[in-house]
Amino acid sequence: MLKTLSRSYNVLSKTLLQGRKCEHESRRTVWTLLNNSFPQSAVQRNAIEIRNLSTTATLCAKARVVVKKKPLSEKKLTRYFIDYRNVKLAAGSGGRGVCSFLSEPRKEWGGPDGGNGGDGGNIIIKVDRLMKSLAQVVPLYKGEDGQSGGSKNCYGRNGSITYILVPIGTVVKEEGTMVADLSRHGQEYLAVFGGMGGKGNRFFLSNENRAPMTTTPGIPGQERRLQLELRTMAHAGLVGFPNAGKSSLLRAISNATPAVAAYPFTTLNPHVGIVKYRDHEQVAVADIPGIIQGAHLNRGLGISFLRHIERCRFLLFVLDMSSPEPWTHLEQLCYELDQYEPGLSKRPQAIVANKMDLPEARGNLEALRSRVTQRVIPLSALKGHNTEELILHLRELYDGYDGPATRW
Ligand SMILES: Nc1nc2c(ncn2[C@@H]2O[C@H](COP(=O)(O)OP(=O)(O)OP(=O)(O)O)[C@@H](O)[C@H]2O)c(=O)[nH]1
Ligand SMILES: [Mg+2]
Repeated sequence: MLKTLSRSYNVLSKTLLQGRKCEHESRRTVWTLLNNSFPQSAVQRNAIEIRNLSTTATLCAKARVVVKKKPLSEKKLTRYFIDYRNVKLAAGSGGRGVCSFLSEPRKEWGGPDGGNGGDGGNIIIKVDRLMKSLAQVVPLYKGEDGQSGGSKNCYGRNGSITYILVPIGTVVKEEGTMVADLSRHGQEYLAVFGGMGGKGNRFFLSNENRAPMTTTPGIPGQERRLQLELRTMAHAGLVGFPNAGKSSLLRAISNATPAVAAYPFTTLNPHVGIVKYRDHEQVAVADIPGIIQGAHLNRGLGISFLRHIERCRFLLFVLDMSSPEPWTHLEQLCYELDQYEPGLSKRPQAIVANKMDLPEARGNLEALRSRVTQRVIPLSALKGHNTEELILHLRELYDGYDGPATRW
């Protein structure tokens, strides 16, 4: 009978899946069939009803449409890309010491046995290469407090360490002064110390005082206000006006896929792409959001992104050659960089003359070459023309770099 029941159920499920229209009809037909053939108890009927509604049935599961997650738009991604955080840290306080006396059969006056409290937990800022921004860092961290001591000389447990995970390239500052530069995976900075645990009365036992009642409370943990700043770490930085084609260029030479569109400020946060060479050497190139005249006065996206250029060993100025007098853009870019940090525009560099596929660009190339001393690489990021010259020059800059080594 059970076999027939389950067969009927399968027929019902299949009919249900054929379409909503016939659902009611088919259900009634199968029910009549079932009722006529097998008079059942109410419990059995309920069981069938419940199974019909179950979405875990294999047939239903197959019919279910898997809703795919939409890729996040650049605008939404920006919300998750946080490169600055103000945090308040309070380490755990020490547990208090305890006053207690041992008293057991035949040992009524066993003496003091109050244990010490545990130490408060420290807070450590730790670099994790899987972290991409400071979005997960919250404004307040409280370390774990140490446990109070116990009787029978039991010491309290120490508070466990609280880790704040940050991405590679995070700088820790206190009142504007840099206190730590975290640039290697796994690197740690002990930000605040937990308070020491208090002493139990056993600690105060001496020849003079055989029954001390003194205990001390735990010491409160250290407190600090710190600023965390993320500075993108890449060998080369693409610097240019909005719409110059920086993101298109990064797409053309590396594995990165930043958004490209024909409106200014498409890129709202830095992207890092890796250029791979045959000898397995890898050069990281960062696409920095567009800089405009007055960026150091907080125009456009402001200076917040200039800090990402600070760590680049060399700069690639990307110019839109189809715009009139592109060399004026170069002067303005250098001016903005120097306003942020004097001498920043003097780093080893090259000029990428982009959009050379457009007819108005050709006339500007010679004029640009006659005005600048740096190497000019004409190319078209959109069409992928002459990107090899840039890739090779990037390697020359990388190999010829003799400044301070960037720590990774
Ligand atoms: N014809 C031509 N168009 C290009 C070239 N490179 C980029 N473009 C176009 O220029 C527009 C801007 O390109 P993006 O790569 O988004 O420019 P961007 O410098 O990253 O701009 P922001 O992110 O706003 O700073 C897009 O419409 C690209 O298709 C090129 O070599 N030739
Ligand atoms: Mg861009």
